[in-house]
Formats: sequence, C-alpha cells, structure tokens
Amino acid sequence: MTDGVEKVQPRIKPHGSVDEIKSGYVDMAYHSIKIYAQRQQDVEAAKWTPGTRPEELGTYLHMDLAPPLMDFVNRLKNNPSTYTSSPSLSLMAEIKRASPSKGDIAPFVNPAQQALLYAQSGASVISVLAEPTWFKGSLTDMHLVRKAIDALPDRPAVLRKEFIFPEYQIAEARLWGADTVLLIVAMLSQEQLQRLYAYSRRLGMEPLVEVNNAAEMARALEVGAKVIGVNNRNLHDFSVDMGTTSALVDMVRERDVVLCALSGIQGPEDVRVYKEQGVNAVLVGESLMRASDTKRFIKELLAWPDA
Ligand SMILES: O=C(O)c1ccccc1NCC(=O)[C@H](O)[C@H](O)COP(=O)(O)O
Repeated sequence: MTDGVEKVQPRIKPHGSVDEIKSGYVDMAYHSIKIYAQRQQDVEAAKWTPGTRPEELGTYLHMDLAPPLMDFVNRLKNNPSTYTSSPSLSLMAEIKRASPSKGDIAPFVNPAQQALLYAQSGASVISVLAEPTWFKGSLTDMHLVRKAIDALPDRPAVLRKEFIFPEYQIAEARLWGADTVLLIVAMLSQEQLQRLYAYSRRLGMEPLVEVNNAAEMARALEVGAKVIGVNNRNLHDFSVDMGTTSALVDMVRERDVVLCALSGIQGPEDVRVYKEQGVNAVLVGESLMRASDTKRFIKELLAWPDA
C-alpha cells in the first residue's frame, strides 16, 4: 500500500491572517483547512499506532479480512425498496451528529439504530460522517452501521463520508465495512485524485467523487468517475446554493454517470426539481437527523407511494 500523506497540500486558501488564526478567530475558508490539517494529524497518528500501521492494514486486506462488498453503482441504479416500478430517485441517508456550520445536530444519535431506520425506510446508501472533531463521527460508527444492516435483504451500501487524502483511509474504510468512499476533488490534485480513485477501484469500491463547479466536474469526468456528487455547499464559506447541482446536470447528460445532489435538501420540492432535471440521487443529512418521524419524512421527501 502506498501512502501520499506527506505530499498533500490543501488547495483551499485561508482567508484569515496567522494572528487571527492563533487568536482563535476562524473564518469559514480557514475552517476547511483546519479540518484538513487535523485529519492529516489524526491519520499520521493512526499510521504510527501498533495494530493500525499501513503494513498491518495491508496484511489484513491480503488475508481477506474485509467484509463482502455491495456494488455501490448498481445499488444506486436499482432500488428494490421504493415499492415503485417508475424510475425513482435514490436516497443516500446520512448519519450526522454535528457539523462545522451548524454545531450539534444530533450528538447522541445511535448510528446503528438510525441506519436501520434509514434502511427500512428505503435508503440506498447510508452515509456515515466519520470525522471526529467537527462532525463527532468515527470509524466505529461506520463499522456498527455496517453490522446493523448487514443481514438485511438488499441492504443499503455504506459510504465513508470523510476528508480522504491518502490510500490509508481507503484501506481503513474497506476493512471496517464501507462499500464506497468520498473523494473531494477540491482537496486533491489531479494526480492524487487519479491515484486514490484507482486505489479505491482496486479494492473493489467505486468512489463517490464530490465536485462543486464545472472545472471540478471536468476533473471528475477525466478520471472516469461513475458516481459524481455535486455539493450545493460551498466549502469556502459553507453557503448553500441549490442551483449548484442544476447548473452541472448538462455536463453528464448522455453519460454513464450517476449524478447525486449533496447538501441543503430539506423538502419534497427540492427533490422534485432535481428529479425533473435528471438527477439520480440525493444525499440528505441534517433534515433527516432532525425529522421527528424519519420514515414518513423520507416517503414524503422522495414522493414514494405507499407500499
Ligand atoms: O455540513 C457542513 O457544515 C460541512 C462543512 C464542511 C465540509 C463538509 C460539510 N458537510 C459534509 C456534507 O457534505 C454534508 O453533511 C452532506 O452533504 C449533507 O448535507 P446536509 O443535508 O445539508 O446536512
């Protein structure tokens, strides 16, 4: 297993001065860099910890200790749990305890129970935010999610939703039960994106490649991504513009790409518009975590008919 941690530099420029940063003032763009830098430190620590060193992860993979994989692309294209034969948009349901922009959302959620609820409500993918500092998630959450839904017929795929920059995190994801991982184009050079995409594919996982504008979409298409998520949330200032996905739909029309809208989705009207435009899936976090009746909320959100 190769590892490119040392070579990776953030592509997002800080807005705050060093003094502002030191004094604790953090503007949003700088916040993205802080997440990234913290994650680099976390990964570095894990790589030096006996039991989770890269060579040990490599051995576990070689011993075939990773659990069986679900075909992520296929699971998004065919959703047997929507009770409808008409083409239907698929749901990626996210487990999100907290976020940098909103603070605590549902800090004490039980990820395994929440995942089961999502699965029983027709989700195609369970997205687990595994970043610990700002999102209060973990690999343990993801592992327990996988265990909770593992025996279900047509179980949803499991996504490690994270800031991923070395192969190491992809190997971890595979060992702990992910079927796919997130690759954020804005945080990677083209060479890194290509390398991580290829490594994920080698482990049998088609990644979800996240973009935010036309230039990033072109880069995702260049590496041959089959599942592309357009983030409506701008990672520089965290503002949400639902038109971000709509503006990029034409770039993938007629291509064999599953197009997903990520972030800011709150109600059926958001989903209806995307469906009309040809978007194939939506990824929903906060509004699902805050829903009082999750199952009903999902059915109404996706306009799925009664079973
Ligand atoms: O949610 C944030 O504040 C955030 C900030 C910086 C980087 C990523 C962030 N969120 C990760 C996500 O991509 C969202 O959790 C996901 O798309 C769901 O969004 P939402 O439905 O708006 O909770």
